[in-house]
Amino acid sequence: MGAPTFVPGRVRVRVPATSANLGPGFDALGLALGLYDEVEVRLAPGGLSVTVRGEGAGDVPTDESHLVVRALRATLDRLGGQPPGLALTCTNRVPHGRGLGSSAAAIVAGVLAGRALVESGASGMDDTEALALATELEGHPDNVAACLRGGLTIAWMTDSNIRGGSGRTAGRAVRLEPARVQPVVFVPRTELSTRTARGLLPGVVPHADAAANAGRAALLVAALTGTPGTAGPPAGPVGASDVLGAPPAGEVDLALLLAATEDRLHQDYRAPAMPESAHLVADLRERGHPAVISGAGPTVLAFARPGGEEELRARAPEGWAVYVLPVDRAGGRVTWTAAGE
Ligand SMILES: Nc1ncnc2c1ncn2[C@@H]1O[C@H](COP(=O)(O)OP(=O)(O)O)[C@@H](O)[C@H]1O
Ligand SMILES: N[C@@H](CCOP(=O)(O)O)C(=O)O
Repeated sequence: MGAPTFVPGRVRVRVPATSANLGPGFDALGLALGLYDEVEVRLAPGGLSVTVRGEGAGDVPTDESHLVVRALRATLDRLGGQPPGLALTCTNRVPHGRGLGSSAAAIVAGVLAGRALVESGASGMDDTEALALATELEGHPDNVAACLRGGLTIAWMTDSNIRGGSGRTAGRAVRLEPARVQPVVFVPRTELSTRTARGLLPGVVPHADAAANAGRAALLVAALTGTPGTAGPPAGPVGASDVLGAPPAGEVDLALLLAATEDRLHQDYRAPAMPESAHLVADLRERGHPAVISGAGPTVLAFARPGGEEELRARAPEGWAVYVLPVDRAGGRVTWTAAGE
C-alpha cells in the first residue's frame, strides 16, 4: 500500500456517550446516549498539537499518548501512513472514568477522524473493520459498538478457536432500534477506572448465574426493542427524547424491564468499589424503577416512566449530577470543512 492522499481542510467528528451492559448484557449490550464529545482534526506542517476543552482538560495528556491521538495514529497506520503534522481540538462532555464510555468515545473519534482524513479512507477501512480496530484498542466491544452505530447494539467477539479461523478475535455487532425509553443517569463525583472494575471480576461464575443472565439479556433485548408481546400501552406525542430518530410506537413495559435488567455476573462483584452506586441501584429497583450500573460504574442508569424524570432526579444522592438524556440513534458522525472555511 502506498502513502495515502490526505483530505485538505478540517474533519469534525461527533461521538456519543454510551451505557454498556444494561444489567445482564456484560460486554455485549450497549445503548448510545445523547451526550457528545467533539473532535476537530486539521493537517499541520509538522508536529502534534492537542487542545482539550471540557471534561479531562488539564488531566489527560496532550502528547502522543492522548487516547484520540493513539486511535487516530493506529487508523492512519492501517490506511498507509501518517501526515507530516496534526492539530486536534477536543471538546469533551462525556465525564471520564464514570461508566459512560468516555474511552470508547475517544477511540471511536480517533478511528473515524483517521478514516475521514484519508481520501477514500472508507474503502480502505469499512465499518466492520473500524469496529474491529476500535474494539482492539478498547479491549471489549460493547461501548465502541454503540458509539459507532448509535441506538441499541449487541456486540460479540469472533471465536479465535473456530476451525479455519485466523486465530485472532474481532469485535462485531448488530444494531437494533430501541423503542421509546427515557434514560436518566446519576453521575457521582468519584471516578473508577474500567480496568480497576474489571479486576474485581472472578475468573469463573456459577452456571446458574450464567444461565440466569442469558435469559435476562435475551428478555432485555425484546423489552428494549418493544418486541410484540412486551410493549406497554401506546405512547403519547413524540417528546424531546425522540428528536434523533423515529422510534417504534408504544412504550416499553417498565415492569418487564425491571425483570429484564437483573444481573448476576458483574454488579455484585464490583459493589465494594462503588457502595453508594450499589445502594442507589437497590433503592431504585425496590421502588420499581429499572436501574443498573452503567458500564463498569460508578454511574447509575435508570429508565424513567413517561413523565417520571423528576421523581427519579429526587432520588439522587447529595453531590451527584443527574442527566436526563435522549437515546442517540445516529452514532458517530463525521463532517468535512474545506480548507479556508
Ligand atoms: N476524550 C478523551 N481524551 C483523552 N483521553 C480520554 C478521553 N476520554 C477518556 N480518556 C481516557 O480514558 C480514561 C477513562 O476510561 P475508562 O476507565 O475506560 O472509563 P470510562 O468509563 O469513562 O470509559 C480517562 O481517565 C482518560 O485517560
Ligand atoms: N463491559 C464493560 C463496559 C465498560 O464500560 P465503561 O463505560 O465503564 O468503559 C465492563 O463492564 O467492564
